[in-house]
Amino acid sequence: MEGVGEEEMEGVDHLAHERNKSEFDVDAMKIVWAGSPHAFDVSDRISKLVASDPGFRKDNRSTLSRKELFKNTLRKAAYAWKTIVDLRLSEEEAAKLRFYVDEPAFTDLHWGMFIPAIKGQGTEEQQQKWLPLAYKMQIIGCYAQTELGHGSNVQGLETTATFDSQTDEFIIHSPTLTSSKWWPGGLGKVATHAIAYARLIVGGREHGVHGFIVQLRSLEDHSPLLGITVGDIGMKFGNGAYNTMDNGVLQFDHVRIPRNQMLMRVSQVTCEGKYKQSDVPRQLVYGTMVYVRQTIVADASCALSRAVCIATRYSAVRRQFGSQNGGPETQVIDYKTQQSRLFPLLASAYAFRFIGEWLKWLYADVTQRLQANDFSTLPEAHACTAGLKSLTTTATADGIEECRKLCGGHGYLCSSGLPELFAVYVPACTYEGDNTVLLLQVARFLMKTVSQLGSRLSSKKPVGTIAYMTRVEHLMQCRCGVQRGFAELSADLVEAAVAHCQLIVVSKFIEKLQQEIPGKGVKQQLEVLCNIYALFLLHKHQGDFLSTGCITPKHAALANDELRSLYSQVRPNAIALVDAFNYTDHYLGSILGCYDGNVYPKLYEAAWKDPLNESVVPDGYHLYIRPLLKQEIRTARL
Ligand SMILES: CCCCCCCCCC/C=C\CCCCCCCC(=O)SCCNC(=O)CCNC(=O)[C@H](O)C(C)(C)COP(=O)(O)OP(=O)(O)OC[C@H]1O[C@@H](n2cnc3c(N)ncnc32)[C@H](O)[C@@H]1OP(=O)(O)O
Ligand SMILES: Cc1cc2nc3c(=O)[nH]c(=O)nc-3n(C[C@H](O)[C@H](O)[C@H](O)COP(=O)(O)OP(=O)(O)OC[C@H]3O[C@@H](n4cnc5c(N)ncnc54)[C@H](O)[C@@H]3O)c2cc1C
Repeated sequence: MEGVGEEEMEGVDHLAHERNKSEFDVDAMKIVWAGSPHAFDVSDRISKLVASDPGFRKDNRSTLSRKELFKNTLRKAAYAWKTIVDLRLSEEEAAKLRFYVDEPAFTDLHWGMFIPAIKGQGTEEQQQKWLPLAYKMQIIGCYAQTELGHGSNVQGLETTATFDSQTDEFIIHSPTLTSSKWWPGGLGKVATHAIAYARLIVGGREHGVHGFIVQLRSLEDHSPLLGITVGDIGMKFGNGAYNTMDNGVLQFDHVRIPRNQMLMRVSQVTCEGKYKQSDVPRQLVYGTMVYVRQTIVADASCALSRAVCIATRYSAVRRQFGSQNGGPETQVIDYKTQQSRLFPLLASAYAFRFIGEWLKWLYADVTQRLQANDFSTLPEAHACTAGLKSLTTTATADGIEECRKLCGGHGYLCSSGLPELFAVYVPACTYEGDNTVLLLQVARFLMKTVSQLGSRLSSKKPVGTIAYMTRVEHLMQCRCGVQRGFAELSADLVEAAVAHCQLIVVSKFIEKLQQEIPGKGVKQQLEVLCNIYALFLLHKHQGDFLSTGCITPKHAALANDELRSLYSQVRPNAIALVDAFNYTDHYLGSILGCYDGNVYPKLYEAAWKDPLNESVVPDGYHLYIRPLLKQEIRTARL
């Protein structure tokens, strides 16, 4: 192109100079981020498969109407399924393909909640009947728990399931407007079946909330079955974004289902109408939520790392001020303020990756124990999944917004990928448990632990976390010491719960570094990131740390000095650390974050593709603007 300088040429890696600064083996770090060589191979292969297939394009989402957007989502879901079947992808590869298609859709709830609910709360017989249908997608399921009037308070749900011993059936009914099921993903237009949560009534006696498999739509013509009123709840936050998902409303009008469609692993109803509670904690009925919360923590590291990748690459590309003698302006990534905002988020992305790995292990461990009727770690598993889901999603949502701001004006363009990422991500602070409600569960767990163990919450933490542990104990003692009710102290206890979760993240990051980590300079980089994560939080919450007396003002000042030094150590490695996420440009969906850093020509080119630029003179000019411009110039009384 005429006048195109070297800095704007296509096919040139405009970040090569940054990549050459790296002080560690990026390929080895890619394996660490993926979790194993096998996991890296699957991710790398599937992400490239999706990126290279025009059937999975997503750059037009923000210009489609809700109906066009949704139809396109259905097309993609069907195309993804055909790809999975044609290529005979494994369950792991199929899950990765749905991940890289990167579009909230009914399939998330079918695979992410409907199937896990049957696996976790169904009997062997129920699993044998329903899982094969679900795995072959011969039925499409959703998880219908939340109602118009209740979401957090599961025990407040109003839908009823009344046993009719005459016909050996349950009658599922929505007695009030507020008992309408409201929010379940996939429910609005697609799901043929639901796991519906309802108050069990047997012989006139209530037995709390249980799960029931209910068919909603005909498998012949998709019409709602008798007694079923179902639809979409309407547009949600942002364009595109989560509007690819049909979150639905559902009312039952005395819908009859066979008795064997109550999920009966935890408790049973016999044909004689006898309710039997297994000798397992009733909270196992909440098991699916625990499972999803631990997956949401892994999701957080993915979403945050995407935003950080975009902001880091663009911060290396963007130059502003600082030109010496007509030379190039300063890269904004070299400003200390930019580093102090960006690098803690980079460290958090890695920290959440590793806590997600640990939580996956904890969940697998508690699941194995449950099979042996060992419930000893269930309270800790609930507290950890609830608390870490809350901590990581809040930090990630805030982090994505910070990354948008780190990109200046261009971060506000849809083509930056950040507005869409934010809009899709933020409900994670609410779904699967409102973050405050979940922290209250952690606070309750801590209160019980303190009362059982006395002051020390746990001595099983690495030395480097003593300050963090003392902070939690102090925050708890300050609250538990005074004789005021839980409700009165709840805002303070939530702070202690956050501190407890931050302690877990820091200690698991330190434990990760005690493992064998291959690759030149890889462990050193992770140590820098771990120290940044820990010292950034210490700096942010230094009031807590100082008030506990476990650090002095001098320590706080030294920590701040060390942070600045650590930022300088990360700086030459920043681009390589985000390259290690191994995201394709397709998955990132961001011009600012494109791998080659050739941002300006791409931004300029993308602008002209906007539908508004299809005509030089906009629709409406002749009707509204021309008359305005041509009106008589009246003698102004202004
Ligand atoms: C551009 C691309 C961006 C990409 C970004 C990625 C984002 C992903 C996008 C993809 C799209 C979709 C994927 C995500 C899909 C998510 C869908 C969300 C689905 C839902 O929201 S489902 C509904 C979720 N609902 C909830 O979570 C409800 C929350 N409420 C509760 O859990 C409970 O009501 C409660 C708050 C825990 C209270 O329960 P209850 O009143 O019964 O109990 P108590 O508080 O009295 O406690 C009694 C006792 O029981 C213990 N306990 C409570 N819960 C549990 C549990 N789950 N497990 C074990 N034990 C539990 C509690 O500790 C008490 O014990 P104690 O008596 O103290 O010993
Ligand atoms: C995008 C999206 C997808 C969803 N998908 C599904 C799905 O597939 N299936 C499904 O069943 N549900 C789904 N949900 C519903 C979701 O699970 C609930 O919205 C969530 O559990 C929060 O409950 P709520 O809406 O009742 O919030 P509320 O509890 O009404 O929260 C409102 C405010 O009250 C506060 N609050 C509530 N209780 C307390 C308390 N005891 N103490 C202090 N403060 C309190 C909360 O902190 C919050 O600030 C989805 C929601 C969204 C946004």
